[in-house]
Amino acid sequence: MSLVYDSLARWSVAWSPTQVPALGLHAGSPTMRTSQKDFNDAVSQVKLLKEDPGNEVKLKLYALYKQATEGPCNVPKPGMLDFINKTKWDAWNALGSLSKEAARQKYVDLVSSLSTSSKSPSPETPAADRKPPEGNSLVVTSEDGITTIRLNRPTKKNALTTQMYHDIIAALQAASKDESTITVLTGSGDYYCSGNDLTNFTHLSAGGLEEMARSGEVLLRDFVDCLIDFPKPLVAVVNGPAVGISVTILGLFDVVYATDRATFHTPFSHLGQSPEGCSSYTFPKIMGSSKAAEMLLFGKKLTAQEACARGLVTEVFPDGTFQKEVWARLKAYSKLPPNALRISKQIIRKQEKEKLHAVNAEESSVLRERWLSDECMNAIASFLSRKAKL
Ligand SMILES: CCCCC/C=C/CC(=O)SCCNC(=O)CCNC(=O)[C@H](O)C(C)(C)COP(=O)(O)OP(=O)(O)OC[C@H]1O[C@@H](n2cnc3c(N)ncnc32)[C@H](O)[C@@H]1OP(=O)(O)O
Repeated sequence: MSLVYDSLARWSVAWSPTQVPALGLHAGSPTMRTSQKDFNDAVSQVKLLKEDPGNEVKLKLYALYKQATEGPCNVPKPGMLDFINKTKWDAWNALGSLSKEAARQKYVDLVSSLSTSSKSPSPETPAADRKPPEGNSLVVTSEDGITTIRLNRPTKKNALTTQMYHDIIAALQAASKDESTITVLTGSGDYYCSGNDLTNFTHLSAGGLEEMARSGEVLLRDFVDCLIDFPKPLVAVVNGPAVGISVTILGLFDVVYATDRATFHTPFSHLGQSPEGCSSYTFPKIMGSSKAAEMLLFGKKLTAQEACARGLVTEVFPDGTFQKEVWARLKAYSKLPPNALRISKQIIRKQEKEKLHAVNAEESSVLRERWLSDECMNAIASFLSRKAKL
């Protein structure tokens, strides 16, 4: 998985000296004094948790452990690009002058609550209350002349992992050669897509951040090139809110159908990033330069109706009938002569293919620089430590 997640998981092992567990004694008794033994027991108990408690909790545990054992944060703040250590430092530093004893108590209480909540669900737990497995993040089907590429990470709002970019490229390449007439991109669950998975930035190889940014640039460029060159009608079925790159690439689709629940958000400045997906060219062309600037510079979030009025969306449907109406329409269109559709699409795209490729190359290169900036690092660290949401 991602470096931050892995690293945070490693921290929990790294900080846990070997002592004996004896938890539950302090749950609901915050005023009771915590002995060193209780604290040591809680530290050991962390290693026995059956479920990963998630980054936010691991950060809290880390900070409380440091405060309980070393007192207030007393080490220099790591540099901006030392992203993981900076997040840990921030969490510890945020505890200010909390006493060692209070930190021990909070640590014990937190571990106790975790050990209670991580007990296995009873057999009666209804299936609907359980999170669906994160199995196939991309599901590709072909039926009635339509190849559908479905983003399928509903618990992560269909955020795009590095693997998913590769898989979408492969799916598009296959769809360009299959028997289908139309290709559709859509999402599972309540979101269309929450954009780039922000944990992608934490996959560091031996080449470090520079290498991560370089390989990101190449992948982004390949991904968008593939959309520019896609030879058949490409339709976005926007089943819910769309964020970031899932919005910008819409300018490269032939038709965009949206539920009235959808929103369109490109918060690049908030994230210290810059536009991609050829949106620096397609958006001003589609909606005019000042409307495009409002979205791409200031991150104005559009409703589906607004996006339709600006020409980014072809048509908006009531959420209740969205799937039925859209698929009925697409099935009818898929019966049109495939060669005529292909040739017409290509002649329309041909006029500016070269321009789009040049824009894509430049946007990808600019983004590589942005990914290495303090502004971007801070924004991502903030999201990962759950201080920020859109
Ligand atoms: C090859 C590289 C190409 C790179 C191209 C660059 C593209 C630029 C972009 O796409 S910029 C846009 C990036 N996206 C975001 O900034 C969105 C971040 N997410 C949010 O702000 C919110 O999650 C939300 C507004 C989308 C939804 O909020 P809500 O409260 O409804 O839900 P949760 O926040 O609880 O989210 C549920 C779980 O999903 C995880 N998640 C959502 N979006 C992302 C994401 N983009 N990256 C990683 N993870 C995401 C979220 O962390 C929750 O996970 P958890 O249950 O494990 O906590």
